[in-house]
Amino acid sequence: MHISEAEWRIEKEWLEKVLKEARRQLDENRALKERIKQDGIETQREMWQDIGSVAKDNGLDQLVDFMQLINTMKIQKSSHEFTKKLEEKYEKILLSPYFGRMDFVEDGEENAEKCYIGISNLITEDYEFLVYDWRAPISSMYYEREIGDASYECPEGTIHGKLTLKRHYKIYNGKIEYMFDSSLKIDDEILQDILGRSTDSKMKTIVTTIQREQNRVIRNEEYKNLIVQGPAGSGKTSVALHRVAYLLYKHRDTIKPENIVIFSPNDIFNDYISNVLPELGEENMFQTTFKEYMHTSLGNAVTKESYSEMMEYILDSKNKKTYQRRINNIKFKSSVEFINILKRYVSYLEKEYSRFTDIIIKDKIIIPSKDIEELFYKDYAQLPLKRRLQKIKNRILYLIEPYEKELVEEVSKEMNDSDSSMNQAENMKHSAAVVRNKMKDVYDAIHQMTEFDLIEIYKNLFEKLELFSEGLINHSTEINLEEIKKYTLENLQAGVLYYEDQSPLLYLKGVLGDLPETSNIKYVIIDEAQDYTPLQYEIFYQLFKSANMTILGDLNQSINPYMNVGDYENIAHIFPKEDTCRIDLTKSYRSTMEIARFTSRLLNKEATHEWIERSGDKPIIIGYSDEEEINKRLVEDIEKYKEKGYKSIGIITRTVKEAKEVYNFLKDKTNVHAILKDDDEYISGTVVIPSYLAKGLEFDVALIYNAGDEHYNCEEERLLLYTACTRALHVLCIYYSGELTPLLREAVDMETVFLS
Ligand SMILES: Nc1ncnc2c1ncn2[C@@H]1O[C@H](COP(=O)(O)OP(=O)(O)OP(=O)(O)O)[C@@H](O)[C@H]1O
Repeated sequence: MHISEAEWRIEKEWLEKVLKEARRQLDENRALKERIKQDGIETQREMWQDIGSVAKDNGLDQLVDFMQLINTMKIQKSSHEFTKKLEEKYEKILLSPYFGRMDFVEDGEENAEKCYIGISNLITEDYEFLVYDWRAPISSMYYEREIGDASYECPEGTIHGKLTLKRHYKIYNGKIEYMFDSSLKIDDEILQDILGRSTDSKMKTIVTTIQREQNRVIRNEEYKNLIVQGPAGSGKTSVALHRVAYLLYKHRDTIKPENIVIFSPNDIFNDYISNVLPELGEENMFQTTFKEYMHTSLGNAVTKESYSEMMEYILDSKNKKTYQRRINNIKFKSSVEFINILKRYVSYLEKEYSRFTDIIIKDKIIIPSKDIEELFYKDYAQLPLKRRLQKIKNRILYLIEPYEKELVEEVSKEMNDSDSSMNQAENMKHSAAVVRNKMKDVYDAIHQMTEFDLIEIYKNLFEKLELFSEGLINHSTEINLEEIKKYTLENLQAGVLYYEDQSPLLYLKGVLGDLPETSNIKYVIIDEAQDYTPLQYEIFYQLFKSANMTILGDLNQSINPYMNVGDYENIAHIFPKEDTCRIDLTKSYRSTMEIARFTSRLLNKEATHEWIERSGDKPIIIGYSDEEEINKRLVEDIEKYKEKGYKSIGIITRTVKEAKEVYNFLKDKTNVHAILKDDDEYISGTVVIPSYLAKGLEFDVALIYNAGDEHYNCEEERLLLYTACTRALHVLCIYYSGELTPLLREAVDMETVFLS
C-alpha cells in the first residue's frame, strides 16, 4: 500500500523522537557506567590502603571491613556489567530501533495506540512505550493477527480490540530504507528480500519475519513438552533459539541462561548458532552435544568410538566381512526391544543383587550378611542401586569403626611395651598402618559388595541375554541373539566400546543412580531430534525429568539409517499426550522453489509441505567418467560461483575420507577450508564437509560431490543425500561419475539441468 508524503514525514519525526530518547538514555547510562567505574577504583584504593595497615592486633574488625569491601566490589562489578549490556542494547537501538508497527484500538477506547516493535523495549521516564520488545505480550499480535478484530493474552487476562494498521520497516543506520503496509501476514516481499541474500556468516535472527506457525512454537507454554516436526529449512533451529530468547524475557526473574540447555548434533553446529541469542540481546544458553555429555559421564577408562567413526564405518565399510554383523548389532542396540531388555535387567539387578557376605573381624562375625541384605532390600529399597550401595558402605564403615579403634589401641599398647623409643604420635601412626594392613580383607570385602563396575554389569547382561529377552524378541526377525551376545562380549573383552554400546551403558549408569543431578535445568531443547534413538530419549527423560522439553526434528533427515528415532510414536510413552503438544511446521524457507521441488521429489513420496515462492536457477546434475574430471570441474565452478557473488559454498561429500581427498585436491587451487571432525569450529566461505556433519548448516551454493551409483548405492542412504541437497539456499549442483545413483532418478525432471 502506498504511503503518502505526509505519512513519511510523521514516520521520520517519530523515528527522530525514538532515536533522541535512545541517545539520551545511552548518555545517561554511559555516565552511570563511568560513575560505577570510578567508585570501583575508589573501593580498590581503599582496600590497598587497608591492606597496608594490616596488623595482627586489629583482629576481627579489620577482617569484617575487608569482607565489606569485597562485597562492595562484587556489587560494583555486576552493576558495571549491567551498564555495559545496556550500552550494547542502546547502540543496537540507534542503528535499528524497530521493524514493525501495529495500531491497536482496545475495546472501550476511542483512539488507536501506535505500537512500534523492535528487538528491545524503549520506555521513557513517563512510562511511554516508544518501542515494544518483540517478546512483549502485545507484540504477539504482530506475528499472529491480521487487520480487524484481534486480541492478546497478558497477565491481566485477554485484551480484545481491533488492529487498524500493520506496517513494516527496514531501518538501517538510523534511517528508514523502506516501509510498507500489509493487511495480512508479514509480507512475502520482506521474506524474499531476506532469503534472497547471500550468506557468509553464522546463523542470523529471524525476528523481523517470524511466521505465524513459528510464533506458536516460540510462545507455546501450555504444554510441558513440545514436539516440533518440520521439513528441511522450515526454521526449526531458528524457532528453538527465538523460543529461548522468549523464555528468558518472559521469566527473567526466575530463568537464567544456565537453566536452559540445548543439545545440538555437533560442535560445528553449536558454533554456527552461537550468534543468534547475543544478536537478540541475550546470553547464550548452555550448549552441548549428546556425545559430549555421554563421553564425559562414561569417563576415560575405556576407549570410546566417536559418532563420526561409527558413521564412517557405516558408510565406508560395506565390503568388510564383519559389516553385516556390526550393522545387526547397531540395529539391535537401537531398537525398542533392547530398551525393554535393559529395563528387565535393571529390575533383576535391583531384586537379585546377591553379593553380600558376613563382615568378620578377628574371626568374629561383626555384621552378618543377612543384616546387610535387609538394609539393601528393605531399609534402602527405594533408592537406586548405586545410592543404596553407598549408604550400605557408610553404614558398614560406621559399624566397624569401634572395632578398628580397639585394634589400634591393642597394637599401640603392644608396641609401647616392646619399643619405648617411639613417641606417642609415631606410635599411633604406626599402629594405624598395622591395623589397616590387618583389615585389608575386610576392606576388600566391603569394596566387593558396594562398588560396581559398569562394564562388568553390562557384560553380565549379555552373558545372560536369553534370560532377559525371553518373550521380547520376535524370533522370525533377523535378530540373532546368540550372534549379538558373542559379538558384544568379544568386543567388550577386547576393550572396544562401540558407539552403539555407549547409550545403553549411560542408561544403566543413570538408572542405577550414578549420574549427577541436573535439577537446575528447567528447559531442554533437542534439535535434529530425528537422530536420537528411543533409548537416548529414555536417557534425556531420566536426566531432565522435571524440565520442559522442546524437541525439534525432521524424520526425513535421519542421516543414520540404523540409529534414529524411527517415529515419534516410539517415544510417545516418555512424553504422554496430556503433557505434550505436537506441532507440524509446514513451510520451508531456505531453498529456492526449484531446489525445494527437486529435493522433495528426491524423497520419493508425496510432499506434504510448501515452500516460499522464491525463484532461482534450476538444480544441475553433471555426469563424468571419473572423479578426476569432477575435481577439475569443481575448481571451475567454485570460481564461477564466487565471481557471481556467492559467499558460502559447501562441497558436500559422502564421507570424511572423501572430504579429505577432495580437500587435498582443491587446497592448492582455490581458497578452501575443510570441516572434518564433529568438534571442529564452523568456518564460513568455501568449505569441504562430509554430509553427516553438514546437517543443520546451509550454503548459498551446495555442490554435492559424487552422487554416482557406486557411492550412494542403497535405499538406506536416500535421507542422507536428501539432507545434503537441502543445505542449498540458491544453487544446487550435483556431480557424479559413472552412472547416476538410482536414488536421484525420480527427482530429475524438466526443472533439472541434466548434463552427462
Ligand atoms: N520466518 C523466517 N524469516 C526469515 N528467514 C527464515 C524464517 N524461518 C526460517 N528462515 C530461514 O530459513 C533457513 C532455515 O532455517 P533453519 O535452519 O532454522 O531451519 P531448520 O528447519 O532447522 O532446517 P534443517 O532441518 O534443514 O536443519 C535459515 O536461513 C533461516 O534464517
